[in-house]
Amino acid sequence: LKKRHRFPPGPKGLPIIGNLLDVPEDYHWLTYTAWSRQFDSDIIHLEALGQHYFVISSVDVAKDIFEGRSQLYSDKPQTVMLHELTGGERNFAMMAYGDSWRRHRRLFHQHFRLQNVPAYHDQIAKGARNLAQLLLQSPDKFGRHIRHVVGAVILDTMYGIEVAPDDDERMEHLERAVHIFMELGQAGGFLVDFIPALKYLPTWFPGAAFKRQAMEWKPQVDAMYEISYNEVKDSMQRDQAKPCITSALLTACWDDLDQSNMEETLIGVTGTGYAGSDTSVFALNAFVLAMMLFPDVQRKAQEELDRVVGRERLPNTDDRDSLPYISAVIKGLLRWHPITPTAAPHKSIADDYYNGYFIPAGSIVIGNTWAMLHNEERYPDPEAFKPERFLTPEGTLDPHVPDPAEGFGFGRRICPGRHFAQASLFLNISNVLATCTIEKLVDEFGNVVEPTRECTSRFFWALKPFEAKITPRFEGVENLVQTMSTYTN
Ligand code: HEM
Repeated sequence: LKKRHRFPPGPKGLPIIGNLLDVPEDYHWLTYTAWSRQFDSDIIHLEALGQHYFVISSVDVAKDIFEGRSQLYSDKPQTVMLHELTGGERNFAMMAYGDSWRRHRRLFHQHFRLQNVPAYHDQIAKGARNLAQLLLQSPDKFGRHIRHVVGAVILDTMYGIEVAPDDDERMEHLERAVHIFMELGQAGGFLVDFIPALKYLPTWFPGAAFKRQAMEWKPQVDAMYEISYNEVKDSMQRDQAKPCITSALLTACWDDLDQSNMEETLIGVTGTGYAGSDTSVFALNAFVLAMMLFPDVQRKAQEELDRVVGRERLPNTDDRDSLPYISAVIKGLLRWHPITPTAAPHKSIADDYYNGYFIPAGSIVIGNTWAMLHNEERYPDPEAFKPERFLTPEGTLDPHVPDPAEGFGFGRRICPGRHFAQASLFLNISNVLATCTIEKLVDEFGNVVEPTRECTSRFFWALKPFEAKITPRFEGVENLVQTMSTYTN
């Protein structure tokens, strides 16, 4: 019986609340990594208010658990606030493992699998050129431009909607919904998630502020899911729909729309992809930061672009294989600054034993991506942003250096948008580097403004707004961008 309850090591918690107060609000992945070292274990155990948590800090254990035993570890924790009260149950990234999730994932995968992504290259390339153009026009608004371009590309591919150059109302829906998901991602932020019965409190009740908050949020989340979807559906009824993922899904499923939640599934599939793409916004901001902090990397990437692409045109997807340094910059970025440093927690569905340790059903199992990508043995000098580590001495991509794939999560829940994300990072990063120089800002007194690498969210490593100096890379670049913008890919 004793063996049954042998948990992996971990910090000793207080009675009843357990480790509730031990996990810091910010940068919890660093604390998890420190514990993993302190207890000399790749899997550690925490407990809070009776809930068991397991944090995995090595690729081998993550593979054993999330891939080897994927039938047990592919569920997701459900919270009252997110799933029931705020309309987040449509987000299939947070959906319980089962038939509904499987249906969502299958439909999403049909459109985002590797072989399908080339269908979106033109739209992504158009966006990348637009980004270069906007950066040259008003460089100080780079954060806004990144958000605009990423949002515009996903709206175009997903819903066939072309957004106005000035911020479109739809962009606001996306931004608000993502903000809400981020707030909701602050696990433990709402008492109702620990005491679900509180959801029955009347809205006016003094302790029911969470309910009023949910009432404010739900219509905003619903708008993100429904408005663009309904537009496509309406235009299909008028035979005016543009080709896009939503119209393809609707065409394939039209006759079954009122059966077995099909319409809800389509709204969930399209809206989750729409919201999921926001991670690319965080990654591109981290890219700007990396270029400011590591000017040598930027210079080498630009040398490669000059050598391979020249200054008469802009890079396109066909150049990808001839630009190994740029590919290494992207790998380096996803490793050095993982956007989801603890991926997204999974949940176990049955009792299990791992290496003699007990993992009870219902445990929350967190893959500590940050620890895996900053492991000294896999990546010596892990804090350095060194794309060279992914290259052979001859400058080609080195197949022996592990790809930072853990940045996209684990097992059956691994990010199904990752091929799209990679294509988008390649086109945006190569086009920005081809056209702009990114540096730290120097203020009016000649002082260098050091950027912050601080995080705004608990779940994502999204950066706080920072300033950068972005200038045209060579004379005539504006004209080149202008000409290339009318010609895609
Ligand atoms: C750099 C960009 C991106 C990063 C770092 C990223 C990362 C992740 C991570 C860590 C997960 C959770 C995996 C897990 O639970 O183990 C995830 C899930 C997901 N991502 Fe991404 N993602 C990115 C871009 C995208 C894009 C562009 C899309 C849509 C086009 C997308 C759509 C999704 C969806 C639908 C899920 C839910 C999968 C499921 O639960 O079955 N992601 N992503």
